[in-house]
Amino acid sequence: MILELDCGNSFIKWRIIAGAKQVVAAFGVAGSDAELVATLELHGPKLRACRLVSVRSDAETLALVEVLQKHFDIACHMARSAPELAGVRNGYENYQSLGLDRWLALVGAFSLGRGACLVLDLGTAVTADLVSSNGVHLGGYICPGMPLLRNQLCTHTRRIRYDKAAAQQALRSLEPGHSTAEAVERGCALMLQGFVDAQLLMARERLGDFVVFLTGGDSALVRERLPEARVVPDLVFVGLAIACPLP
Ligand SMILES: Nc1ncnc2c1ncn2[C@@H]1O[C@H](COP(=O)(O)OP(=O)(O)O)[C@@H](O)[C@H]1O
Ligand SMILES: CC(C)(COP(=O)(O)O)[C@@H](O)C(=O)NCCC(=O)O
Ligand SMILES: [K+]
Repeated sequence: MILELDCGNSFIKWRIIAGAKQVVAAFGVAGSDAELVATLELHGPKLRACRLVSVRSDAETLALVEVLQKHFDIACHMARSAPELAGVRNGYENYQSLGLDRWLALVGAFSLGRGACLVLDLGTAVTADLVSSNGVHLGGYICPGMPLLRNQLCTHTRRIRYDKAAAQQALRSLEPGHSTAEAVERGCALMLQGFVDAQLLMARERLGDFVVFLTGGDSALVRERLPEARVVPDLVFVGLAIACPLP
C-alpha cells in the first residue's frame, strides 16, 4: 500500500492506495505531523512507500519525512517542480516559484479533462489557474482563502469575535447577516464567489470551451455558483501520481 500526502498550509490531506488498481483504502485530514503519525499507526505495517507534495518550508517538510521514515520505515518520494509534465507547460517566469499543489492540480486536471481548464482550489489561500487546450498554463491568481479572510478581521478589529460553531451555523445561508458571525462569514463567502465569477469571465475570454475543476477544503462555498464544475477533492493526488510514479 502506498501512502499519499498533500501538505497544505493548514492541513495534511492523506490517503492510502492499494493494489494494482490503486483503490483508495483509507483517507483523512490531519492537523499536525503527530496527529498524522498517530492516525497512520493502524496502517503502518502495510505501507511500502510514500509520495508527497508540500507547500510548507523545506525544514517542515524534511521533519515530516524523517518522522515517517522513522515510524514506518518507508521511503518518501517528493514531488518536484518541472517546466513541463504530462503535456502541461508551466506558465511561470520561474517555474520553481509556482506552488507545487497548484502545479499538480493543473497537471491532474489536464490529464482528466484532456482540454482547456480552469482550476480553482479553495484552501488557506484560494488559487485559480488557466490551462489552454494544448496544455499551456496561462498563469493564475492567488487570494486569501476563508481561514485568512476571517482571521484578518478578527485580528485587526476589537469587536469581531465568534466561535467555530457560530461560523458553521452562519454559512447555512448567504442572506444578509443578523449577527457578527453571519455578517462576516457570509461577507467573506460572497467575496470568494465574486472571485470565482471573475475567474469564469477571464476563462471565457481566453479559453473558449473549458472545464472548471474545483478542489480544496472550502470548495463547498462556491459549489452552487459552478453547477457545471467537476468537483475533484483529490485533484492534487491525481497530479501527484503523475509526478511521482511508483513501481
Ligand atoms: N475535514 C476537514 N478537515 C479540515 N478542514 C476542512 C475539512 N473540510 C473542510 N475544511 C476546510 O478546509 C479549509 C482548508 O482547506 P485545505 O484545502 O485543506 O487547505 P490547505 O491545503 O491550505 O491546508 C479550512 O478552511 C477548513 O475549514
Ligand atoms: C498559493 C499557496 C499558498 C496555496 O497554498 P494552500 O492554500 O493550498 O495551502 C501555495 O501554492 C504556495 O505557497 N505557492 C507559492 C507561490 C505561488 O504559487 O506563486
Ligand atoms: K489552495
